[in-house]
Amino acid sequence: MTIKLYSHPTSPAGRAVFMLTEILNLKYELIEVNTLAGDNRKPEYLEKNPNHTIPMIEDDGFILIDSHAILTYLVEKYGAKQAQLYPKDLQLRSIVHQRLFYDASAITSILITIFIEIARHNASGPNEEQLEKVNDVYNILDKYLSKNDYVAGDQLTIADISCVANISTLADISPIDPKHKKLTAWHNRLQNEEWYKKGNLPGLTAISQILKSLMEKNSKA
Ligand SMILES: N[C@@H](CCC(=O)N[C@@H](CS)C(=O)NCC(=O)O)C(=O)O
Repeated sequence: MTIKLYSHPTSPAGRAVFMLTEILNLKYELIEVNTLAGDNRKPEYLEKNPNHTIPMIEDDGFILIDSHAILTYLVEKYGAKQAQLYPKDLQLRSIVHQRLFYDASAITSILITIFIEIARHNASGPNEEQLEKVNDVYNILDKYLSKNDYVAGDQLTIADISCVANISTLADISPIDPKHKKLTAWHNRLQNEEWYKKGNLPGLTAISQILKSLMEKNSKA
């Protein structure tokens, strides 16, 4: 049975799942959920997902929400040939978890805060405090990358896929300072991957345009 993916190209969390499906060459049926139009608050959606978030998958009746949980599930179930994306070794896997939880908490939180301020509260861009938090995220990722080419070790894992979906969106609002050399190199490297170009770039371009025009409008108000 084909997996149903409830998502939207502009969602960073959704784009992480799109990128993974590109790497795994996984077929799915996309059901577009437009959160700005309130599709995620409809009773039939809330019945499946009380968190009212995208992405969500439905795999032969099994429902799973949260991009981080979905990434681990999809690699475990469909990624036998790309098992290094979610290492079996306990310590390597634990580092992947730590990076995923950092992404799910700190990185997601600052991105959502900035987005809500711009989209709903007429901010013309991130304020000083928010920029400091973004800079802290960039510093921390730069440290994670100081010894290895990828955020959780010397190979690409789902932690990179998850982080780059958020970081590419943040970098558009608050560019990565070249002083973050390792982070800049990692970001540039991933941007050249086919799975990034297909899974992340179209939605990233769309949300960037939306954010830029909102920031422009808000700065004139
Ligand atoms: N931790 C969640 C975050 C998902 C999330 O916040 N998605 C946003 C779109 S990027 C959303 O659905 N927002 C609508 C809402 O929360 O009502 C994940 O990784 O899936």
